[in-house]
Amino acid sequence: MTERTLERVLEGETVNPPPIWLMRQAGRYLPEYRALREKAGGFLNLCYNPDFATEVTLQPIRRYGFDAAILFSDILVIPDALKCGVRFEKGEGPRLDPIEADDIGRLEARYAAETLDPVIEAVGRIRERLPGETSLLGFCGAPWTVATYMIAGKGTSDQAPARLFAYRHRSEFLKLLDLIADLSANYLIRQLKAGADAVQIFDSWAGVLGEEDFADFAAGPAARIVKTVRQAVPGAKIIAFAKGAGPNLSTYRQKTDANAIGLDWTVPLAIAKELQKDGPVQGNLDPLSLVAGGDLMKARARAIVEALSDGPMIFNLGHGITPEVDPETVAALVKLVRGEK
Ligand SMILES: Cc1c2[nH]c(c1CCC(=O)O)Cc1[nH]c(c(CCC(=O)O)c1C)Cc1[nH]c(c(CCC(=O)O)c1C)Cc1[nH]c(c(C)c1CCC(=O)O)C2
Repeated sequence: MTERTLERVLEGETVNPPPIWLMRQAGRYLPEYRALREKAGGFLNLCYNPDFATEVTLQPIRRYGFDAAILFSDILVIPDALKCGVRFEKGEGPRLDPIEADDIGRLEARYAAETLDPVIEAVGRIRERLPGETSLLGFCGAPWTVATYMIAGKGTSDQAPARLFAYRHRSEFLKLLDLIADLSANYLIRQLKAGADAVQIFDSWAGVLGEEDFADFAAGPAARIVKTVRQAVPGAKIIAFAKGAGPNLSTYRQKTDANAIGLDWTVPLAIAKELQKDGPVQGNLDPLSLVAGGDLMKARARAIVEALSDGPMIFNLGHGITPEVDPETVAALVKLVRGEK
């Protein structure tokens, strides 16, 4: 039986105080991350160098002793392995060479699985170096979110290019989602076999989808990933995070059969409590409350712990931490969640 708190919660146990980790916990708010990024000379160099990726993953664990480390990588390594020309320019978001409907049939032949070898190597090294009580999380992007970047070639505010593409070329689009789902499932299987204790699927753009599209583009592909992963790794523990899924969250849990669902900060705590009756939940502090800090942050964090800690919960943000956050505020949050003075 595992003693690690995050894994116990994923098995349905209520643990007090709840385990805590933060999405994007390794990142630009940490001076030690910024220094290493400078040295590596680019974000993808960090991701594909096992020494750098290991070091960056461990940085927030040393500082805060989070209950889980999350592998340092990015969801766009899958399109990168598909030779979509992924690049990260400073001060801009990611850029890719946009794909057209005609490209989709030819994508799979371009896939270079070995692109991901250094990431898998990092997973093994990280697990060896982590304290025994700390879980290691692997992750991938959900097919819908990854596809939005592949189609637009960049992030957009409402994913209009991908939504329109899906309306115009539905069958090709569904093929694209299946392809990303299968490559992502294999990627997660490799991470789990290399030492990841659980994995998270990030669907950051699920919130722009209408009912039918949510079922076909978000819930369906996530369910496909979960099923494929569990066939290869029986009992694999999986967190599914569909940001902005709101009223779709209950069916998302049922359809995906994930061990836990992630909640963003717009999910009311009364609804989070209802969702928790069906299984573990993770979330859901507004990342901006960490920027505001002080009593506001404490009150909001306390409300989440009070509402959800009599059931299985993992404390987290409702989305990734932002660069403006003062590292001391994160220390204060961890203390508060753990009930330490
Ligand atoms: C949509 C998405 C991406 N990447 C990711 C998502 C899903 C979650 C989310 O919505 O935040 C996931 C991700 N990206 C990163 C991680 C590492 C692990 C962690 O600490 O959580 C994880 C889990 C590192 C990163 N990924 C990125 C950075 C910043 C790179 C830098 O140092 O400049 C980090 C630390 C770059 C990235 N990568 C991506 C974008 C849109 C950007 C630019 C935005 C930004 O600059 O914050 C794609």
